[in-house]
Amino acid sequence: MKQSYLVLSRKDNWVRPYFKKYKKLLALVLFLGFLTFFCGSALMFTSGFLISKSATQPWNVLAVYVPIVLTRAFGIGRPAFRYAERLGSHNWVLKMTSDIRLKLYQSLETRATRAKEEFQSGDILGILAEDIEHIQNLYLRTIFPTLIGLLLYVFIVVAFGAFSLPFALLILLLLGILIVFLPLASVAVNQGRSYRRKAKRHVLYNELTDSVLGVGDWQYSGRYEDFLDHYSQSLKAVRQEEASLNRSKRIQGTIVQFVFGWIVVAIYIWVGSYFYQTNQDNLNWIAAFVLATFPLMDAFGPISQGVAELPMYEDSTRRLHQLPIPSDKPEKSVSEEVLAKLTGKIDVKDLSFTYSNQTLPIFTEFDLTIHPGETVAILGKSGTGKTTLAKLLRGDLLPSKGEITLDGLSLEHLEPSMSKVIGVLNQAPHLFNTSLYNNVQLGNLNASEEEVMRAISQAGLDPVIAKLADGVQTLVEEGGKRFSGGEQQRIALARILLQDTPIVIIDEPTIGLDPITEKSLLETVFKELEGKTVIWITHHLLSIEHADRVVFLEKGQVKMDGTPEELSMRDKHYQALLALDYV
Ligand SMILES: Nc1ncnc2c1ncn2[C@@H]1O[C@H](COP(=O)(O)OP(=O)(O)OP(=O)(O)O)[C@@H](O)[C@H]1O
Repeated sequence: MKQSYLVLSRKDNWVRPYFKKYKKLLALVLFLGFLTFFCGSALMFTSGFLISKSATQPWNVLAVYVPIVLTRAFGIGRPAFRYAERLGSHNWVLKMTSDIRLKLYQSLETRATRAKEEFQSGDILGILAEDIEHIQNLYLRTIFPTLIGLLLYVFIVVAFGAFSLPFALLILLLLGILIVFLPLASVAVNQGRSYRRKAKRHVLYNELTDSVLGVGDWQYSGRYEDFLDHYSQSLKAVRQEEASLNRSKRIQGTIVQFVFGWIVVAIYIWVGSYFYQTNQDNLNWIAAFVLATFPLMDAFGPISQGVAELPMYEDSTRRLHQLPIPSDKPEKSVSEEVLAKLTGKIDVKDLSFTYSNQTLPIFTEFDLTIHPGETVAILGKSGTGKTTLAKLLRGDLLPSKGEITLDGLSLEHLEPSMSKVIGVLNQAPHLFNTSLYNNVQLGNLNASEEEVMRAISQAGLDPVIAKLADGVQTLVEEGGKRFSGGEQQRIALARILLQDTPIVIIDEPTIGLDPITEKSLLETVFKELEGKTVIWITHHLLSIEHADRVVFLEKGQVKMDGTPEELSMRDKHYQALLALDYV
């Protein structure tokens, strides 16, 4: 189905609003652009007139003196207006793109975790690296030249209309080919190519970011050459589309010059006959009119190429539109007092959720209530949706149906302050390449040094720090590689303790740790998180005695729910699992 254009349409709320916002500057830029070409043509007109007049023995010195002055004035005016127009248009565009970048940042920042779910890194790189630049070019290469061209078009047709209506109609037609017909034809011809080039470029970005993130694995598997080959293939495909677009541009350029040639010939013939009929010295005017036509080539020539790029801008605008628009109004949020009083009660009611790229639901009409201060272990086969549930609880994913409330408050209200409500200790916490101290302090930037040190100590890091020459100021290095897996988890735990949220989600932080380190880490975790609501996503029942309640998920529903003691007494499946873990 053919979609209607979004770029410049009323529905566009990423780019279009800037027309209104900077409308005065826009009007100035268009006026300066018009004056630039006007001066260019007028310069050639007066020069042509001057040359012709000088060659025919002027009757009065004023007949050449006035054109000399005008030639000078237009000669100075053209570059001066050009310069001012360039300054104005770039100023306009830079203002707009800086606004769009800010808007993009706000859009991603407020929903960073959700954006990570919805977009690949390459998509975001594509938007930052290409789409915004394209939109910048939309103005510089398409909108400004087209509007200036249209202004000149109207001016020229009206000016010729003052002399001769039929000739004005002919010019209307010939220039119409350049301004209307050719641009539309080139959009029709190049639309497919532009989309294809754009799509291939995005594939390239996604493959590149994906491969760079997994470059180690390419190396380990000995398939580095394959990676390079694959990348070169994608690059070649993009280049082929670019070559075909360039070919089409060259053809367009030739057609523009051909039509322009006809305009010059038409003007030559008309001026000759018109001024001959009106008994004027036609020699003076032929040179003036014909020469004045040439600078207009610079005004009308680029229009069709600029308009031909519309499909590319359309694609960029559409991609921006996939992002949520940050609202100007403050988000509905809850006050600090309400946040301070949260007890950590969680209510999941009638929850249904399906990933947008999947058909089978992960949850259907799922209900779960977790009481304040409860430690609930969530178990289930791999792929049942334990991590998905955690993401839904944090608002990183939105339910297809149903509602999740924390202390009776909807996630929509809590989302702006989610970092004060739910802390997450997951399988791979990110440690930034700064000191251990700074990494912990990230949990609460307002915390005092004493509070940070206490959290470090509570997380059981004292023996680790005692062995470090620089103590808490030791750099964790990129991704925390200076420390072991268990130590990295303790640093992340210290961060969460400092964050001091009423709810903490623990998503298998002990994966990859040996059983002794795992047991010791879990003991620290549960001891220090006592009193908070803890949702512990786990695969096995080791250390299950820390949980007040065990919930088994299966096919989007709760299959088993009870205290570890109850389940160990009555549930055969649980007993079997317990036996497996404690053999
Ligand atoms: N971003 C996503 N897009 C589409 N499907 C997804 C996405 N993330 C997860 N899934 C699918 O949803 C299902 C549940 O995934 P989830 O990670 O929640 O399971 P899990 O119970 O935590 O598994 P595990 O114990 O192996 O970590 C899986 O089948 C997974 O393939």
